[in-house]
Amino acid sequence: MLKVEGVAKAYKKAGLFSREREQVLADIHFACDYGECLGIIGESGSGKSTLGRLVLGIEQPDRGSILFEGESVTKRRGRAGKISAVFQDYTSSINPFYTVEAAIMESLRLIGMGGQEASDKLDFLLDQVGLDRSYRQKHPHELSGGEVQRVCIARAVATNPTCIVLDEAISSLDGSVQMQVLQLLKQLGQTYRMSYLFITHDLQAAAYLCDRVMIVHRGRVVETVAVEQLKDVQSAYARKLLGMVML
Ligand SMILES: Nc1ncnc2c1ncn2[C@@H]1O[C@H](COP(=O)(O)OP(=O)(O)OP(=O)(O)O)[C@@H](O)[C@H]1O
Repeated sequence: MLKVEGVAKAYKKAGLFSREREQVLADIHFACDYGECLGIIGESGSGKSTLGRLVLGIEQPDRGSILFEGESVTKRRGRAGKISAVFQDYTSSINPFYTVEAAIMESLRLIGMGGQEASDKLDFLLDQVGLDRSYRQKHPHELSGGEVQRVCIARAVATNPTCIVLDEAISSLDGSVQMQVLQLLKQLGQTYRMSYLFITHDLQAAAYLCDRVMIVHRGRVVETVAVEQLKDVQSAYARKLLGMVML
């Protein structure tokens, strides 16, 4: 379904006159199948979010290709709504002037849905993420962090996507709320048979949600393992990362 081959990305280094470029991703290869949850793990600055933006087609790689159902992700028209995203910063993910209803309707319009059909679907989506209809008219500032993230998830699911990129989607939430949102994601993933690219530095969350985990270090894939085999990782970096969690 998703095939990433030989992807590289560099950014210009900070500084007005700097000509140097920082190689953020180098020769990344991986695939993600229908219904699979692939965790992308690595420490801060390892290039995880950059990879997420490339998969979403927000930015283009310098080299390599990213194919979604056989087509380049940069061809937006073909994949409208098929790849969605939920980001970490839920406080800015929803326009503060939008109600919950307006935020989700925006996604439904993307797939050409309107009128009563869209209104019914909106109630259905709210129900699925555990919010009742009274939330329709609320604004983001009237919601808790967990509730806003539930709205973001409803909005991402609204287009019936094949794949959702979850970029540190639970990282800003409190511990117990993190677990609730993880459970919600797991249940929705199974119901809709969606794939997730779960970008995180939280190995335990990845172990809960994912089928496989890809460990990224300094812009390279160090190792990819099935979650059941996480304890048997081979590379020194992966062992170090795991060791930090097991302490
Ligand atoms: N648009 C940009 N312009 C210049 N440099 C960038 C840009 N985006 C990211 N970088 C740099 O690329 C590197 C990787 O950033 P990225 O956000 O992909 O890492 P990350 O693994 O997601 O980190 P974190 O877990 O902290 O979010 C960092 O050094 C960052 O400063």
